[in-house]
Amino acid sequence: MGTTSITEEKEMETINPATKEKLGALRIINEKEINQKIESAEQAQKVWRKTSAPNRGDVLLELATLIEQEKEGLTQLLVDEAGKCTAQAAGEVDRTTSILRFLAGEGARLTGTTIPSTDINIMAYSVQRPLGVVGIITPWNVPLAIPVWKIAPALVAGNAVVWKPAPQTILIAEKLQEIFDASSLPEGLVQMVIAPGPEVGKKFAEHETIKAVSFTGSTDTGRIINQMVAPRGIRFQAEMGGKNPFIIMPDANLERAAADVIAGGLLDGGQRCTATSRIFVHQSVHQAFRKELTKQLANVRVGNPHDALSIMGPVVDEQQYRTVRSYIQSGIDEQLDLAFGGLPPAVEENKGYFIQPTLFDHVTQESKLAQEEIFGPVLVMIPFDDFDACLEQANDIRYGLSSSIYTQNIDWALQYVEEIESGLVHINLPSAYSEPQMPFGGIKATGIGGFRELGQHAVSFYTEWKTIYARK
Ligand SMILES: NC(=O)C1=CN([C@@H]2O[C@H](COP(=O)(O)OP(=O)(O)OC[C@H]3O[C@@H](n4cnc5c(N)ncnc54)[C@H](OP(=O)(O)O)[C@@H]3O)[C@@H](O)[C@H]2O)C=CC1
Ligand SMILES: O=C(O)CCC(=O)C(=O)O
Repeated sequence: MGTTSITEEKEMETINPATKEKLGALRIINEKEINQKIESAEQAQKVWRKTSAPNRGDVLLELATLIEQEKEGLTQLLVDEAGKCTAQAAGEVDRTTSILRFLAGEGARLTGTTIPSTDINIMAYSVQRPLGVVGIITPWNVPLAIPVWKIAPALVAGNAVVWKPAPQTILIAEKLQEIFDASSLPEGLVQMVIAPGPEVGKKFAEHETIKAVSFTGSTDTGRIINQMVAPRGIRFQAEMGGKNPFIIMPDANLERAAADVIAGGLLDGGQRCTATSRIFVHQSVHQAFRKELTKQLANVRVGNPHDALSIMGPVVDEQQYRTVRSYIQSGIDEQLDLAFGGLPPAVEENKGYFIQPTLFDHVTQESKLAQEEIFGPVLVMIPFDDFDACLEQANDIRYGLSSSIYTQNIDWALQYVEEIESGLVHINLPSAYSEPQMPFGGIKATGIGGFRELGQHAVSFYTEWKTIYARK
């Protein structure tokens, strides 16, 4: 990604991270144009809010069908622009349509309450109403499903959306915007903004028409936006970093646990906030598990994401490539026990941003690799003796998004459910596992705002309550 000037105008470029070739470019819009988009969205919302909520849900169903019809093209773009392997890219398209189909039903379920008044002549009830125009800021790692899981609940609740996608995946965003434009949504209801994040953040913070902002990305950026929007007191929701623990108890099925460390930790090259990154393994099975995991890691083929045999493609761009390599270098400098992978020479000029999976063993809690979100295919393993101490260590982290335990013992499983500090909790499942009908989100430095995404709860962020008292 980069900006270049063409005559007077500036462009945002996007590349294929597997080849470093330029894929395309979109014009960066100026402040006046951002204002126009916000104002057009406001006009479109006046029409949309008068469409009944179940009918708004029908349009989400239409969007699901349109996305399904474009599945091949969208899959191709997710491979080319985000570096996802074909199966994972196709999975993201399917997941996106499932999210739309689930959230479509929320139109018919946009319930209020009717509560008996103390006065027999008074009827008291409450309804959920849209906020107006909302700002949405999304990352590059799940560039189709995340925008949709924010935009769909906003729309079904009756709002308009001004959406700022990540610069690394603007062609996917453009394709999604084309699908919104081709649907029966009122013209201008969803407005994509191609402009630098800080400028859009400032605009969302200052423009009176923007009534709420939803963000997914890094914790640092989420906190900056939170500060920016605070003076106007508007609603803000952020889903941010993770450093997710994966606990292996003495009775765990080690083969399955190793496969799920790979499924959860290396999916999309570990570029997921839900990625497994800290493996706590009981001393009694440590050696056996290390053997099993390194055996399975050797079968993880990293390469051309179009190749059906590849399990991991490149990381998304040069910045991410440098960041992940610098973490691996830091593990080597700390003289950690390198159990798999490592740091091969940097790729040649014309090759893509590929990084082999890397596993460091016997990592201590103080290590930078055990504390910071790497957002790449780097796993750390921490052997433990005592389960209580392990849970304490697992919680001794600023983040709280996801976690997993592998055990058949109900007491251990329930103790973990009770004590683990994370918004998503898995027993014998990968940390990245989630379903659209269940709430999604984290605690501690992972989440701001207390609202959850996905599930029925997703709509709450985009509505406000109106309480009505009517005398007969
Ligand atoms: N937990 C998660 O889901 C994600 C975590 N990350 C983490 O963040 C690191 C850096 O990645 P990066 O892409 O820079 O992540 P950011 O969090 O900085 O960016 C995410 C989105 O926010 C936008 N943005 C950035 N600054 C502002 C701002 N001040 N106001 C409004 N919007 C803003 C970005 O646009 P623009 O780039 O144009 O500024 C992008 O669309 C990664 O290495 C990873 O650790 C990244 C993506 C997702
Ligand atoms: O795709 C998901 O389920 C989680 C989203 C995610 O990984 C992220 O926001 O980084």
